[in-house]
Amino acid sequence: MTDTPINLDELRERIDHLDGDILRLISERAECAKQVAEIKTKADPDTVFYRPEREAQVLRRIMALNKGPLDSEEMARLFREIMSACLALERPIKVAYLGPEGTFTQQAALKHFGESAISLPMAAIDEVFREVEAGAANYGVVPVENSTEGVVNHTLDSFMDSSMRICGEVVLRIHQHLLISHNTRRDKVSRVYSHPQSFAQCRKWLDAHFPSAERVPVASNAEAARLVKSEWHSAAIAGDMAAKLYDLEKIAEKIEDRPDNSTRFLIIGNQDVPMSGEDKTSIVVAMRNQPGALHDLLEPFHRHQIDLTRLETRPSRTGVWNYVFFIDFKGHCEDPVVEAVLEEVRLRAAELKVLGSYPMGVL
Ligand SMILES: O=C(O)C(=O)C[C@]1(C(=O)O)C=C[C@@H](O)C=C1
Repeated sequence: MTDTPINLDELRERIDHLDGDILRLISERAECAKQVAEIKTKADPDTVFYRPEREAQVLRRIMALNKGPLDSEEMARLFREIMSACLALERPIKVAYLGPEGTFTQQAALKHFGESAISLPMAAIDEVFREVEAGAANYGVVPVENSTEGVVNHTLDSFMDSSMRICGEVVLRIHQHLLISHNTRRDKVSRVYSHPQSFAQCRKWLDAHFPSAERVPVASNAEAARLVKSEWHSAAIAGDMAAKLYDLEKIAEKIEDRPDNSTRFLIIGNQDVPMSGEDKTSIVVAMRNQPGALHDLLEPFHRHQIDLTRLETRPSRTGVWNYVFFIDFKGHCEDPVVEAVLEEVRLRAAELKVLGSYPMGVL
């Protein structure tokens, strides 16, 4: 900016002018995306249009270039929506998520793919897997771990039986609120509905503020929000999306016991994602039931200085899979060091499956 405007009219004139520029530039960008789609289709009629590694690079670059006054996350969110619209112009994509509408998983799906993706609620985690496997949705979004409550076992178990690949991750800060409907008597709340995970995340707060209210676990926080709509003595614990969807009032905000409460979600699909520069890999390994098995498994990672970010054990469901470990680590399976480690692990394991290499969550 060269000269400093002095009054409201001048400032608004400048904003109109800038909006015109932004509009022109977004349209030019969208034209480029259309041409990208033509090139992709010419190269391969069965091409995939969504490119997670490229999207992660675009967002990281924007965050690095940003000099304010908007903060980098906010700026990246705006670009997230621009890219989402550009992708929809290339080919609209369908995303199945663990529903119903108004869940944190839907919020994660929108955060990752933007508002232009078509989101389809599913009743259970294995339905999300099936929908993507059957090709009815291009991608799926499922929760995998919460910082307070730990791992989501259904998701890990679904990977054991599935050929789905992990194409991305998204981490969502989870804020829980106590919600009531417009006809709830706030001094007479005797029952609280929520998902068991959400109850666990707000246990201390509930003990302190509603020690004698009945706690009724339901299948999702969105379902909890739906139920309080018609009950004058009930409240629900749920997030912003459910509050908005069912037009509920927040009587207490951010009631989660831990301020850093967050949930990690995985994006599942059928594609192998190239390197983005900052990637993670997820594997599942079966070890034989013998002393030192876990040490043998982890030793190559330690020797090659590969950073493990998560290690979970699940009971095996067949004789071969005595111990089943889910491991996440930093790096991409096309990186030669990671390739060497995986080769060593493969020799020591009864079975090894790479679930996918994918960009580390950006937003
Ligand atoms: O670069 C591409 O492959 C594009 O299709 C363009 C674009 C974008 O808008 O920047 C859109 C969708 C892809 O998922 C990645 C990026």
